[in-house]
Amino acid sequence: MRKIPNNGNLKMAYPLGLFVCLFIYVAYIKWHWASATQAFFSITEVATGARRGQQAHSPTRPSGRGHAVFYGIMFDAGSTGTRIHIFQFAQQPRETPTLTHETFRALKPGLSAYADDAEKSTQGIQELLDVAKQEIPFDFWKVTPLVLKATAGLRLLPEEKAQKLLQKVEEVFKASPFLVGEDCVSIMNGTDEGVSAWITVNFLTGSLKAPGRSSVGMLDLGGGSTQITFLPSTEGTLQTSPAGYITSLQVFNRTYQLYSYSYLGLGLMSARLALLGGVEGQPAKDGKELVSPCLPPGFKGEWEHAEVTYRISGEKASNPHELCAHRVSEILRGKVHRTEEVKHVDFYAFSYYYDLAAQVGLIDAERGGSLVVGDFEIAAKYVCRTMETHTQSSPFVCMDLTYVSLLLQEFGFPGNRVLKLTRKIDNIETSWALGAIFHYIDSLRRPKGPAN
Ligand SMILES: O=c1[nH]cnc2c1ncn2[C@@H]1O[C@H](COP(=O)(O)OP(=O)(O)O)[C@@H](O)[C@H]1O
Ligand SMILES: [Ca+2]
Repeated sequence: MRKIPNNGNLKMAYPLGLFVCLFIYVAYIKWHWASATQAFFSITEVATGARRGQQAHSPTRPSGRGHAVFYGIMFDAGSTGTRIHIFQFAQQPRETPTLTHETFRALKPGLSAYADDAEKSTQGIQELLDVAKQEIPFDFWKVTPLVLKATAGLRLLPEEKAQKLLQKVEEVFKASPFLVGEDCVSIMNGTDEGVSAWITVNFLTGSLKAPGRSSVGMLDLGGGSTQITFLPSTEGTLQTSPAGYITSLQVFNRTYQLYSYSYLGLGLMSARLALLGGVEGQPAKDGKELVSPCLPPGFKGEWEHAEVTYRISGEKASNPHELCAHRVSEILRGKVHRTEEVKHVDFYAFSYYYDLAAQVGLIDAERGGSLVVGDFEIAAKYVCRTMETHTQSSPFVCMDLTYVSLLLQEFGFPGNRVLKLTRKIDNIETSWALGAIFHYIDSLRRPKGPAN
């Protein structure tokens, strides 16, 4: 006959049960931690001071086929949109992981558009999180790190507004079933953004794993900021670059001294605003119309940027490209550091470089392609000359092409330098998100310590 415990026994059974559950949970976490201390992406950004101190959880799970499978979720809170990257990795014992799959979704506008109504920002985040729940098997949820990093849009906001938005996202993350650390939501610094994108392209092109293979440089043109990152091979570049341009990075047990810089305010949308004579986050004085020779003459319209709507119009000029180029030069004057070495490095370019080249047919919109830097100038001259008669899908093409062409010249690229424009390599988005999740998972696997 089954013994029915009396009330006194029940009182003892509950704390005991709780203790056993706690013990199993701690043992489970420890087991994950042990399996994760094998070689991984040993990335240590020395100069940029990566944050440490998260809980030492490991997100790996044996698959039953000899390799461990794990996932990572990275949100990219960009100035023009929020994107989720859901990465699936496989790892053989004592080997470096391979990326087996990525799910990518994006929505607009960016988080910064909710600066005055932070409550509203969470709906989109929740929708993207639902995608993660559909993609990641249920039993992986609590060991899958969930991270959001914001870029230029939030960097350009007043601190208080940016923090409020981040706090809202953090609340949503903490209520989710995924693994969230204290630093799960943050504004990424510009150098981390450039370096992470460099890791992504060089991981996807194979140069990080094959030490003899030469690396490629990375150009990213966002809405609010733009990044340039490459591995210099001459001492001269390392020695003549200003403070803040050289970052030491350790990845796959190799140390790289990278040239990397992020120019806040030189993203394409911020540049448009500057060229129109507007000020970030502020409506035009007395609703004044902003006029530019970079817009088609006779054009009148409205343009929304950072939640402000501006009245804009074109201006007649005998040589619109020349005048527009002059305005762009004024915006860029003294802002961009030039290195000789970019002339000899192979670069991948993405984001608005890609979108713009695809828009005017310099590359295939789906597959991407290569072009020479001078193609942007040729296209700019043609588009600016014909913008009055040419039916344009966007009034900004002359302005954008002129800006991109001069920005690349300011970086030091000669007209005949080839750029590879790509949105994906091996079906993975070429964005900083992959490099950043490597870095984050790596930080989870390092023991806490003041030196870290
Ligand atoms: O993962 C991605 N896949 C495809 N395009 C992306 C991705 N991340 C950013 N972009 C592109 O970035 C540009 C917008 O930049 P973003 O909104 O990220 O500004 P920011 O980097 O200055 O904050 C657009 O051209 C958008 O298509
Ligand atoms: Ca971006």
